[in-house]
Amino acid sequence: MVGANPARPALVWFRQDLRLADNPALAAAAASGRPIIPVFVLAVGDTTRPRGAASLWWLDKSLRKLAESLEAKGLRLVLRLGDPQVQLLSLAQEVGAGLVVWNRLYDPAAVERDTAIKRDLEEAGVEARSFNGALLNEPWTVRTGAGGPFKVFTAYWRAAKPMVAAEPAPVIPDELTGPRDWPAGDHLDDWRLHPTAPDWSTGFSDWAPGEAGALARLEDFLQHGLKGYSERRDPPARDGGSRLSPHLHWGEIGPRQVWRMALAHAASRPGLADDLDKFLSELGWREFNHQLLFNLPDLAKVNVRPEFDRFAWRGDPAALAAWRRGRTGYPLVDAGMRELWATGFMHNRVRMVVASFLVKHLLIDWRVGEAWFWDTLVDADLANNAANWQWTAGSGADAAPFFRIFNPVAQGERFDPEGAYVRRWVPELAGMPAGYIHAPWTAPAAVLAQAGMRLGRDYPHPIVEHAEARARALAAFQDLRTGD
Ligand SMILES: Cc1cc2nc3c(=O)[nH]c(=O)nc-3n(C[C@H](O)[C@H](O)[C@H](O)COP(=O)(O)OP(=O)(O)OC[C@H]3O[C@@H](n4cnc5c(N)ncnc54)[C@H](O)[C@@H]3O)c2cc1C
Repeated sequence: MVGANPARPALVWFRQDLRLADNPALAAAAASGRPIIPVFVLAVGDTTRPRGAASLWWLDKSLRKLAESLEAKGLRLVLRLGDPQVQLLSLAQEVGAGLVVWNRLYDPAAVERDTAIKRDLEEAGVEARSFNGALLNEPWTVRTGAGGPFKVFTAYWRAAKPMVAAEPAPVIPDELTGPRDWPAGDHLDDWRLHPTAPDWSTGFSDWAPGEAGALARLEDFLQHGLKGYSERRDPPARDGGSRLSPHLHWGEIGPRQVWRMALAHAASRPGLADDLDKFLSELGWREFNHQLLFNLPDLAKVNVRPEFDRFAWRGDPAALAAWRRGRTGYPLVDAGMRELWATGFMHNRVRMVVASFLVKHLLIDWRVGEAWFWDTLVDADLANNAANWQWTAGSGADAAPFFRIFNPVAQGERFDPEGAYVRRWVPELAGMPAGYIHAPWTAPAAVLAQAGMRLGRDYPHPIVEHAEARARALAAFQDLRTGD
């Protein structure tokens, strides 16, 4: 066996698994009996997609927490910057590593890069092993009867759910042994991942990146949020989701931990079966999207339905700027876009509404919206973001049909009936009565005056008229179908 001398250290390459518990790669390194060197490489100059600014904000805090937890166990987190293929091999050679372990990623660029790294390491006489720490089921394990990947969620989840293994979490010893001499690494502060001049992240303070924050978030959700989740997840003012998405993205908690703890909690309290089922199915969407990306490498760039390649998207810089800044004149859309900018997050229902608005009301290419989300979301995730944008646009697998066009006013009236969400994020509308808050342009002059509002001055007129925009979108879709 290559590298069998146990004195040669094991590198644990952390990526989107920034945790110690339930971390199969770390457990394998510990079980090898080798001195352990944890390493994180900030990827620059490789083929994977550069991170957005909000992701980097999160990463900064999460790495600090990871370094603290590793230190408490007797280890140091070594930081390197550059192409992981170059950095990992040179670090392995520098410390004379006998083993390199990591938890797998599933986006095709990462798969290709990691395969090359494995090959390089093995050629250099270093054993390389990878594990599943990120998914309930790996993409290639869930197949249709014909042996292909699933394209429809319900069928996928019917097959995948029973396959989730109930195996116990791998054990990580209380103390871990590092090498006598530690290799040099970068200082996190030098990476300048936290924004300055300006610091746009002051509204991000509710987040607690890191493993302890993730666990606390899950425990709080199970105690107070699971009961009634199915109904409470839709109204944006009630914040009925778990808000685990950035923690799951960075692997500060693994989906199997979430799965096990949710099941154990529901078993201890009666009446949670339906809510549990709904919550687990959301984890199922995460799985479904990861297997889509695994099988469709260009999911973030190319329409799953090729007929959408002919779609006549509009370039409209003014409308795009209004959408990004939350100044479209549609209160629910604007509230969502401002929540996103202020906190790095947006409620799921509102994500669907703003995405539909961009694609269908403004006829702007879904890839433009996907890129904005990629930069501004703390949970920006290649699989989930691309798949959900394609879902909303109608160009994706198992997508919402294009002709189903969300009416942002009706969505607001249904899911934010008192206007609490809009009042919070669009304070200039705070004085509007609930009956007009989602369509302030319909309010009589006296109502606007009483609310201290002048449309066009304090808050914009709608940048498009809903019925006209809807008709225009349907016509564009018709052209697509008839090939005009
Ligand atoms: C246009 C658009 C873009 C999106 N971009 C992202 C993204 O970049 N990253 C991301 O994690 N989610 C994305 N989502 C999915 C969803 O909005 C978020 O996962 C969810 O809002 C996170 O909140 P939560 O943790 O409270 O979810 P909960 O309701 O508590 O769900 C639990 C977990 O299930 C997963 N999940 C829930 N809904 C979905 C979904 N529709 N698709 C995939 N996984 C889901 C998440 O990991 C989430 O943390 C997007 C949705 C839309 C419509």
